[in-house]
Amino acid sequence: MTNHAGFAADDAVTASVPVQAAQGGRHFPPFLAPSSRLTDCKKAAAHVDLAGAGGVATVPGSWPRHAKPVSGAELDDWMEKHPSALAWFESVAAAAKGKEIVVFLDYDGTLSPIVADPDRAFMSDEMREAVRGVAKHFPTAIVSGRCIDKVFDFVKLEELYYAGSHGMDIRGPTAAASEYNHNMKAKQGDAVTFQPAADFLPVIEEVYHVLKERMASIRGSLVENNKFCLSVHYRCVDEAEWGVLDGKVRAVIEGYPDLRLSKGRKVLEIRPVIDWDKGSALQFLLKSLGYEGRNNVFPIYIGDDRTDEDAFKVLRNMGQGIGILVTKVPKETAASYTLREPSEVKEFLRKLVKIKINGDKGLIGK
Ligand SMILES: O=P(O)(O)OC[C@H]1O[C@H](O[C@H]2O[C@H](CO)[C@@H](O)[C@H](O)[C@H]2O)[C@H](O)[C@@H](O)[C@@H]1O
Repeated sequence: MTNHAGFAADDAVTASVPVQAAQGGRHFPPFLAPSSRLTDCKKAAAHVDLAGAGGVATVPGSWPRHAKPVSGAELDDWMEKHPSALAWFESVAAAAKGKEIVVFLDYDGTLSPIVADPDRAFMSDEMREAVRGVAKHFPTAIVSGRCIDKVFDFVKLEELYYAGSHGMDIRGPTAAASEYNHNMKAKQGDAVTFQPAADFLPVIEEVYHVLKERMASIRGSLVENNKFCLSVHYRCVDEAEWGVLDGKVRAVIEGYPDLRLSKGRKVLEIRPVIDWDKGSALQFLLKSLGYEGRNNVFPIYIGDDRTDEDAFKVLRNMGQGIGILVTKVPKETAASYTLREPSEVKEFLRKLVKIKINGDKGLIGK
């Protein structure tokens, strides 16, 4: 059976958690206290995530019944390798100095907190203003597992680029928003569109209906149609049923060799077997924006999900820009920096705007 690893404590839903100020390089509290897993979704929805109270690593190859404690030394080591992008903002700004910043933002868990109901993963007005502010100064893209229409309904900003369905559906700003196009190649309604998995639409639609029918007997499950990919949510499924759900989904996918299965945050993702991911979308967008082969570009990609790792790896390989993982617990990642939660992402975006407006003076004060 395929690996189910990767349920970290920060898979818990969040209610507005107070921002914990970044202190120096060390940002994670030293002791773990695995929060009791709430399988009742109503309780979970009201549960304030306290996972930040301790670092938890998951046991590879199993459902996450047992969390493995992470020692203080391990946390220190991890934080040294992946420091807070807020605490180390001056280093980020120094690396970006004189370069053209391009911003890539994942949606769920990055711009909006993780909540029990995927249809209610709203971003705050303050976050929207922060993203709007960034997009005024830097080319900005949302890169999400959601279908474009859904993520646009949440974000509601026309001036952005959108790469939905894990990067398989790419759309540029509309003509009306062309004033935000900065120095990009695509101007005046010359919108970028790209759908590398278009041939898979019929099979995705077929599997969506099959999965809906198979999941009907599993209370709390939810099948989400993300156009070029599907999500089977089990956040609200009783933990005792997770194995059954997994088996049923795998049994369906076995009949479709053109599709593959991966795991996100309490969600099984089904997508076409094509050589395209969020990393490819990042590269495609940089090229469309006229940045290919230029060494004066500084892409910043912020995301919380495993699928964001593909983009982090692309940046590592390019040796340009930075990846920032949003997490409260140590995880294996190709990102160079971390932020703990969406409120810190908002703070980081505001700071980026300040250095654009004020130059080095933007580094001083809040
Ligand atoms: O790439 P992303 O924008 O991060 O999208 C990844 C998946 O996010 C959504 O699911 C996750 O967020 C939900 C709302 O907070 C939560 O209920 C769920 O448990 C998470 O897995 C979205 O619903 C999926 O379709 C995306 O693939």
